[in-house]
Amino acid sequence: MKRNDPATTTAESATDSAMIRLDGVGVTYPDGTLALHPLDLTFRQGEFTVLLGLSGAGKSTLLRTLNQLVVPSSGTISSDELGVIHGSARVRAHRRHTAMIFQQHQLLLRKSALTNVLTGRLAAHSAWRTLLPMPADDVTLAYQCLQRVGLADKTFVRADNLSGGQMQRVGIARALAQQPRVILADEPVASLDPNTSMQVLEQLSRISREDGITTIVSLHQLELARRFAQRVIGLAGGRVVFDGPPSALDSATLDQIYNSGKQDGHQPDTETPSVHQSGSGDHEEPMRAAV
Ligand SMILES: Nc1ncnc2c1ncn2[C@@H]1O[C@H](COP(=O)(O)OP(=O)(O)OP(=O)(O)O)[C@@H](O)[C@H]1O
Repeated sequence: MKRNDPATTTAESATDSAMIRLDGVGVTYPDGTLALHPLDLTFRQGEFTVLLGLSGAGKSTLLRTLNQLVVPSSGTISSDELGVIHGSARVRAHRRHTAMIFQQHQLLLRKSALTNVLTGRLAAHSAWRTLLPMPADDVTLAYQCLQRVGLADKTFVRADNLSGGQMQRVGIARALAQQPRVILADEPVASLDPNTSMQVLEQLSRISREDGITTIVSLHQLELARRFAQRVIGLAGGRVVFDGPPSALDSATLDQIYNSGKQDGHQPDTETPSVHQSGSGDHEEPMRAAV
């Protein structure tokens, strides 16, 4: 996998090696909500996976559990690099190479695109080092990441002067600056119009493919899942009800995903992206699930 050269263009396909494995991972929140029934899942290197499901199906919980922002109530998460991820040192190491892209991009609005992308480098340095100006290598890397998402000309433009799609592309560049092995994207196009959604996902899937980054994206738009996913995981009521290629998404499986776990009447969006407000927020503090 090419992690150190953001300008690389060599295509790599998913391999059989397990990048992340969940064994019996379940999540019950402290208020007693059972968000994920114990599940076993393997994510292979370079695979582009889309999570589908109704609102409340458990997509965000699964993404946050993969990054241990939500600590599972049961089971273990392991990576090929670290083995079972437990203890603060391994969790930190795991998060260093696991980038997140948020629905509301979480940019520093008064800062330039470049400064925002540079924040993706912070975890690579010790706390005292971050008090000093960022090293020239990091600035070069951040600029290359902006180039890769087609925003070199916006390098010094403040984030609040960018369009929604451009902001999300800065979010992708920031994730890339982290030189991630894994990207987790929680409804990254929920606030964007259909054309912009398509462009943002095209960029994300192209870059993930070029760099062999394992990418897991939650979406509410079935058509976008069909177009970009190599693998779709359908969740309903906190259970995996489908796991396969998008070509296998027939009406029976869609019925399982969108009807078997029906909780609040939300329907899949097959035409235009829904402006969907997640109830889970984008806080980055770990949430300990009930044990
Ligand atoms: N911090 C929390 N505390 C308690 N319950 C929660 C918490 N976060 C999520 N839940 C509940 O867990 C279940 C799964 O929620 P989750 O946000 O993972 O679903 P989702 O599929 O991502 O939904 P959406 O598409 O609306 O973002 C829901 O019943 C939700 O209300």
